[in-house]
Amino acid sequence: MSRKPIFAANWKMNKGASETEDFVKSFLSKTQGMNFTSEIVIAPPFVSLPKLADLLHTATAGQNAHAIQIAAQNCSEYDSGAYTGEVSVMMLREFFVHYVILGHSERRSIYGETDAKINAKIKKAREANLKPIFCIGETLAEREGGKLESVLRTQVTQGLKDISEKDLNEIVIAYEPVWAIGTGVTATSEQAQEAHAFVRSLIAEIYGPDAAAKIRIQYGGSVKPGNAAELMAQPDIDGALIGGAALEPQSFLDIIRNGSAPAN
Ligand SMILES: O=C(CO)COP(=O)(O)O
Repeated sequence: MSRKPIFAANWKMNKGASETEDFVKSFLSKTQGMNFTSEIVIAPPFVSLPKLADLLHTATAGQNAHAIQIAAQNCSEYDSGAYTGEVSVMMLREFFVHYVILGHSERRSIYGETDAKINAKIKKAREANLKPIFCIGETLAEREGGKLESVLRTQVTQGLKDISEKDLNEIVIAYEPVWAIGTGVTATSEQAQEAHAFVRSLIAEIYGPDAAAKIRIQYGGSVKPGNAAELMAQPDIDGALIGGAALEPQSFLDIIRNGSAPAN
């Protein structure tokens, strides 16, 4: 089963509209004439989505521009109404948003998002035909306490509760060990592969072997141009969710190139 790798830039709370424009112009000029064998996604802050949509999805955008998909970093679990500060899935759709990052460890730990809330957001995203990038991962204390598998099992089973196999096929899982995020400490390729294989086995348990073979599982946590190739060579790693190293066009591009099969 061949799975198309997916490389997504999670800019977090970085880059307003003008910095977004600078990045995209530079990225597109560097990639002119290139054929990508992987899917490329950029997740800017909400306020930069209109600019990104203009740059990538207007009639005048170049060929490579259309190859880049847009993601949001969050969405509301509600449709509309009195939810101050929230953004709905239908609002995201207006800006050609295809993916939405849900369950990121920063949302879980800083904003108190529970597995139940993440599950509700995944369902709402699917109602609007958005593709969730569903993040899971353990803390260092959990790993050292021998709880890696139980934490991942809870996050996967609760996060995907009552999600149909049809919807699962539109979901990407991102395994991001919390201790590797923004720390410069990457999971070794063996540690990452082991966790990815376990997550895939969980999907097989719940949905069966076909769904497990199809689902893409990205790795996230201090991915850099220098470690992308080794991580992506692992059989169960299908791309990366990249924070710091995706803030520079050259570094994001180097990760994609080093981590992708050559185009023929
Ligand atoms: O959280 C991440 C992506 O969602 C990873 O961030 P870093 O690549 O900066 O470690």
